[in-house]
Amino acid sequence: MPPEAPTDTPERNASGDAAAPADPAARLAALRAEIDRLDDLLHDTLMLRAAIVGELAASGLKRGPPYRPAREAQILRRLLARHRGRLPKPAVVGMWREMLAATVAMQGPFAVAVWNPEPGAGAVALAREQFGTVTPIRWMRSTAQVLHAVAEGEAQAGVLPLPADDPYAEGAHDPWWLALMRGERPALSVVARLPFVTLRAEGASRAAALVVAPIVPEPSGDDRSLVAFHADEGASRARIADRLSAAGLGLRGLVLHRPERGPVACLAEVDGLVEADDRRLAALVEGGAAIAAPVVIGAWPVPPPESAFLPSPE
Ligand SMILES: O=C(O)C(=O)C[C@]1(C(=O)O)C=C[C@@H](O)C=C1
Repeated sequence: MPPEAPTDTPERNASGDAAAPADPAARLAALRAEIDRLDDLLHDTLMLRAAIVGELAASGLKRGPPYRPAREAQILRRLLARHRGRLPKPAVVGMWREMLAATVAMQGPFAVAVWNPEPGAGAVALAREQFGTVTPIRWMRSTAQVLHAVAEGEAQAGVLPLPADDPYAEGAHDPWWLALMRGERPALSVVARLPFVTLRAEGASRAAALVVAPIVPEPSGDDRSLVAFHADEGASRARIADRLSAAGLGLRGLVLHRPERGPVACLAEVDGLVEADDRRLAALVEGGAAIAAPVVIGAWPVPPPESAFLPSPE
């Protein structure tokens, strides 16, 4: 139930009509008194919410790590859809992000390892935006160090660059996703995509990143998955894309890593939450030669489009 709505007293009538005190100083004081009252209400609600999270954590009903990106996305999408009025939606999400990071930290150690090869790389700013003021952020020079830190429990989540087609181009990064594909980090999955707030403020980081954590991705209602597999050396991008479509996988993006010789490592971003035993993975292999050993290396809740952060009509 929402907190009790403010009652209409003459003191809180902000529109300046006959019910408001005529004296401007008295009116200003009355409005500030009302803001103080609402701050208390908000603060009481926050403390109550934190106590309920504590109860949830102590209940033993939740299995696995505290951090649940799918649940967080559901909470934020719901609030975005119901939001009205002049308070900007990105600010509402920013406040909740701060709170959600804190309620994760309430439930156990929570530090984030972030790929940061050089000062000023966008991933650190994205991590701070996502994981709030209190979360320790550990800068790592290589993607391998990030994966190592999360796999060893030195950090509970890792922030890595978006996979790209030409990882050896100048300024690009290494294909870290190969380690997940080869099963070298069996406990880790990709679980989120940053930023969640896709409407970027002036000066905000334009980078995008993926989050890995020791969590089995959960459905949020609107998800994308990463399916990694091998394709024959000679297979073209178009052929691989056709095979994915024929298997019933809605292709959103395809990254290819061509070693000097041997099969091409492929990473497909596809619609929905694909589970390890999904029939479509078998169909992908059965469709003929060329494709082998598909594995799901993670999934994330789709961040709302920019339009979801624009003001709602009154
Ligand atoms: O729902 C949970 O599992 C919680 O721990 C609660 C909560 C929250 O504050 O709403 C906290 C952390 C999770 O990442 C998701 C949600």
